[in-house]
Amino acid sequence: MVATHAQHDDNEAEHQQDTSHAFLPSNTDHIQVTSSTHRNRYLIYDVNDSEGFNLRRDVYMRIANLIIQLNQRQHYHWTLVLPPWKRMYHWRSTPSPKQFPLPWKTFFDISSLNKFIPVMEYQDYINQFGQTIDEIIYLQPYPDPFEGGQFVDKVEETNCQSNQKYKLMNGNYYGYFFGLKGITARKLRCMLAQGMTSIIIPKLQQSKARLILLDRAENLLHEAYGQVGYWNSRRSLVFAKHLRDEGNRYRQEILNSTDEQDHIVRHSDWRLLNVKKSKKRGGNYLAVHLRRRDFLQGRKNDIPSLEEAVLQIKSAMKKTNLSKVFLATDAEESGLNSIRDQMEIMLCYVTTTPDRIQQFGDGGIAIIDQWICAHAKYFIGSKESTFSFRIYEERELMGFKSKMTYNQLCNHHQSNCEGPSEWKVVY
Ligand SMILES: C[C@@H]1O[C@H](OP(=O)(O)OP(=O)(O)OC[C@H]2O[C@@H](n3cnc4c(=O)[nH]c(N)nc43)[C@H](O)[C@@H]2O)[C@@H](O)[C@H](O)[C@@H]1O
Repeated sequence: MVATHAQHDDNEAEHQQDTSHAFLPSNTDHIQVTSSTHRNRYLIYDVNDSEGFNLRRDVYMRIANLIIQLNQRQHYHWTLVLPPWKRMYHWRSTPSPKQFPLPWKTFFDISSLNKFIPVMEYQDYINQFGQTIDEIIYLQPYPDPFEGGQFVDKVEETNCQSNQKYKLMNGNYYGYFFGLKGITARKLRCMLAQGMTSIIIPKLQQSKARLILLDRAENLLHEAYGQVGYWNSRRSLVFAKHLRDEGNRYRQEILNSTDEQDHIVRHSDWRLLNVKKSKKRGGNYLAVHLRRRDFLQGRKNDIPSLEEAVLQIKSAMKKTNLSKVFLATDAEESGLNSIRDQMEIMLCYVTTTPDRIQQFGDGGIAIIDQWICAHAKYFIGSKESTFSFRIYEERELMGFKSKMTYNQLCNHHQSNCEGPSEWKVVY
């Protein structure tokens, strides 16, 4: 079922008329709910602090499909409240912390999200219903996920770990709620959980809370990885127009790449786009995502030295006959300069337009980098980087031939340097 914007608006209108049932604080657990009662419920989620932007996009997809499953059960109408973006560890240059937290419209097209599930920004929820979260469900991993030699999907109520982030004071829970001031929660339940998103459905349905915060949601896995729901949620994650426009401006002005020339097919509604693969697609440049920074420590056996990277890029240029290279990287300036010295034509988005950091922020620049990489004739990613994974997906959706997409830089320790596995879109 695809929930449309119009359906969502209708439900909101209905909700506003039906105020007698709307507010159910969590201390009214005794209220009996029958299957014929129609009420609007709201879910927001949070993720382990250290997770980066592109893993968070994957968690969004899991929770979006959870909303689909909840709404299929028809007891309630669930809306996903979009968790504001806090300042990420990787976003180093964004000048003012005052900008945070950021709404989802900073990065994504809200009307496209709404074509998959009903969503709303958290600020809009607060404006309508106030700042209180009725209930937090905090997920904790099982100490031994393979107890008895097998990984089994399961969930159970448990005591909250002492280091868990919410503290009870004067009857309310305080903690870090997306960096927003003045938010408190009425109730906290901790659960051991492992498995697919559906394990949490009974717990959500049992609760009478209007807004539930599902924290450490990354503990829940995709219900049907790689299947149609997975891809529909992925397709609905359309970047915000101002970022797409900026990426297109750069493509046109600097790389002489336009949709028309590059055989890129677009549709304003992602549900209507289903293109065949074609070798004609892509701008006349080779794009590389070269991941550095924390990968230099955490994944040093997966990434090449700068010298190795240059050799691999040059070899790909020769193979593809492409002479222009677009490099997306989080490398330090010194590393970038050393690569630039060894390449004839190498272009980077940020270094050519430093004032843009001010305009789009680190998160926006990262998306513009991804967008430009996604439109190149040939792409090479970094092994195990979710930043690269999202570019592979974007290209898959645009109909690039697999061999022009699924390539990755290698470390000389790796005995084989094959590309990542291919993901086929399911419509
Ligand atoms: C090992 C794990 O790797 C995960 O990273 P990984 O999957 O690459 O990908 P992300 O989770 O997105 O985190 C990397 C972040 O670094 C920045 N970044 C990386 N590459 C580029 C680039 O080419 N251009 C620009 N503009 N920005 C870049 C960007 O903010 C991006 O969201 C981390 O999130 C986890 O914390 C952990 O370290």
